[in-house]
Amino acid sequence: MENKKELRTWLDDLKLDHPLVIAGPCSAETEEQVLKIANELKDTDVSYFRAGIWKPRTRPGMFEGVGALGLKWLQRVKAETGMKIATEVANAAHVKLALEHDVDLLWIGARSTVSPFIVQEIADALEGTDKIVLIKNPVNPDLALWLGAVERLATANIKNLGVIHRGFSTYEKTKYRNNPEWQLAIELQSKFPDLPIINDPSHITGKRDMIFDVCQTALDLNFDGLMIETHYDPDNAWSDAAQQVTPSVLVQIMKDLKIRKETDSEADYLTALSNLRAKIDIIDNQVIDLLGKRMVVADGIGTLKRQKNVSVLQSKRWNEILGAMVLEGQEHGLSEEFILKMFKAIHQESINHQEKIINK
Ligand SMILES: C=C(O[C@@H]1C=C(C(=O)O)C=C[C@H]1O)C(=O)O
Repeated sequence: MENKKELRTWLDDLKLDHPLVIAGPCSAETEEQVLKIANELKDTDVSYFRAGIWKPRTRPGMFEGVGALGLKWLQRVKAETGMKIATEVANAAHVKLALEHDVDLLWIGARSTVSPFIVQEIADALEGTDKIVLIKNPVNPDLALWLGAVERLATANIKNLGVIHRGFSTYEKTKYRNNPEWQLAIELQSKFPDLPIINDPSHITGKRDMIFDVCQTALDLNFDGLMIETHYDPDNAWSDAAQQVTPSVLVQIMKDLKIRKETDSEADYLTALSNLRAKIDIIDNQVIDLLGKRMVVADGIGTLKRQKNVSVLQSKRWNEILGAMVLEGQEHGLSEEFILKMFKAIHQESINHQEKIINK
């Protein structure tokens, strides 16, 4: 698949003067609940009303969705509020029912994107559709798998495509429910700048009070829209209670978000920017130069170790370096997370160099 301008036609055609907003409850619970939330959202920035009908849950025995019945409720939402409607599909049977009920936007969930079999089944069932189809990132941070799913849908002649960034599962507990790994979304945007990308702060954070900041970061990274789970009584929601916000909080979030443009053509701005970027270029070259010098010294240590038959990894020394560099980083306003990531990468490169020398 190649990037092309037409990828964003469906989004441009909406002619929005704000990011695309998809909102509604995590799960459709009752007809009253769905319609009450929809009525509270209808005069806001929300273009698409979402509700989960079939819910893939981590463990059995939890609420697994109301099923096809909920699609009728979504149709009532469309008729009564004028909002378009959206839901998740996870197999060909879901697709058939969603299309029969004229769902306008379908998304493929993170747990489906991991399986090329399921994605292909959904792509076949949707073949040639003019509905909008969005693909959530797979649960694991694998850009090729994510793009592979997009490609399967594109090959099935589905034109109105986009992706949803909902973060990635991690073994280690972090402050997020699903780690955003922003770099992956950035890489996707640099490969497919015209493929609409929507952020899902609800699933990234898992906590409503962190949603605003994630939305702002997403917009600062040129995301095209937001999908935010919304419920009139979040604490009593039947699923994902901690991450849903009320319609009025959603309105406030949209009001408070700063929407920035991609660039500015004013001459003074462009001059100041290019002066600063010239400085960055010089510093980046110095960084590479220093890293290269460091590796030459590590090579020397590798030669010594080879002579004395000493192993490459020296944990004690390495822990001392990490500890000292975290402190040094603090002095320079650099986060512990960054220092650890950077020095672990340097250490690995140093090990690779020494491995070559020691095993020559
Ligand atoms: C360079 C060495 O080898 C390895 C690489 C290190 C580094 O790049 O700083 C530190 C400890 C070792 O695990 C060393 O033993 O000092």
